[in-house]
Amino acid sequence: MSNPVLSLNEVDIFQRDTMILKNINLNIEKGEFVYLIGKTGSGKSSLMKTLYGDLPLKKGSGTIVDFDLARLREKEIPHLRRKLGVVFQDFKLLTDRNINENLKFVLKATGWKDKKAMNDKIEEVLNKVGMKTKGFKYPYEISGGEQQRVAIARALLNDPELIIADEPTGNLDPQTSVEVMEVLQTINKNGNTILMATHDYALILKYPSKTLKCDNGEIFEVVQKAV
Ligand SMILES: Nc1ncnc2c1ncn2[C@@H]1O[C@H](COP(=O)(O)OP(=O)(O)OP(=O)(O)O)[C@@H](O)[C@H]1O
Repeated sequence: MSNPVLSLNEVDIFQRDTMILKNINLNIEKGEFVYLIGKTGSGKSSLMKTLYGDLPLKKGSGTIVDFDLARLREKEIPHLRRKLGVVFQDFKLLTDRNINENLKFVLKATGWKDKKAMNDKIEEVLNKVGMKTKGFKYPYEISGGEQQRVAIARALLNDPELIIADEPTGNLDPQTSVEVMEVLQTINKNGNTILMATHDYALILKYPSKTLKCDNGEIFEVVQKAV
């Protein structure tokens, strides 16, 4: 347990010159499933953006999948993102092409060339999220829950060492949220490490796991009480 996937030491998170979170110390080990909770505006997205290189780490030190966040250079960001899988609330699928082509687009953009290897990988990730038979469909032909499952499949394409999911069930009804959560649980049980921001306490109760809370400019671990 000595080589965490993510480690932050005395980190402050900024939006421009405004400090959003202060003195964060946290470690995420390989295989963990960690929730990040907190009110709207408490800094969850700002923290996640810092982790995938969208905001600079200005104060403190941190490593993520072996990248040094404080020394991260612009040209390294694509390499960092290749080792992370990022999932957003609004899916962010390309609407002008079908599911297979959405996934192929990412593979090509990340350096894949061999056609058969790409097709095999696309089949593998769609299979993991229960969408193997839907690759020919366009995003507008499938439901929100299915779109999010495809977005999770897309995040898995480059075998990420950490999946960062920013409110992945935020646009989904409760039943569909559970279905998407089942997919995340399964891939976590198969070895993927996941950090997930959520507002959905029902999900946390149903799938209890380590929970970090952003509150009043700080992050601390909350211990779940039995209800
Ligand atoms: N691009 C930006 N420029 C300046 N300030 C910003 C920017 N984005 C967010 N903030 C501010 O940073 C603070 C934290 O916002 P953030 O989006 O990280 O919170 P959050 O916990 O993810 O909220 P939500 O649950 O609504 O997504 C808020 O006060 C917000 O107004």
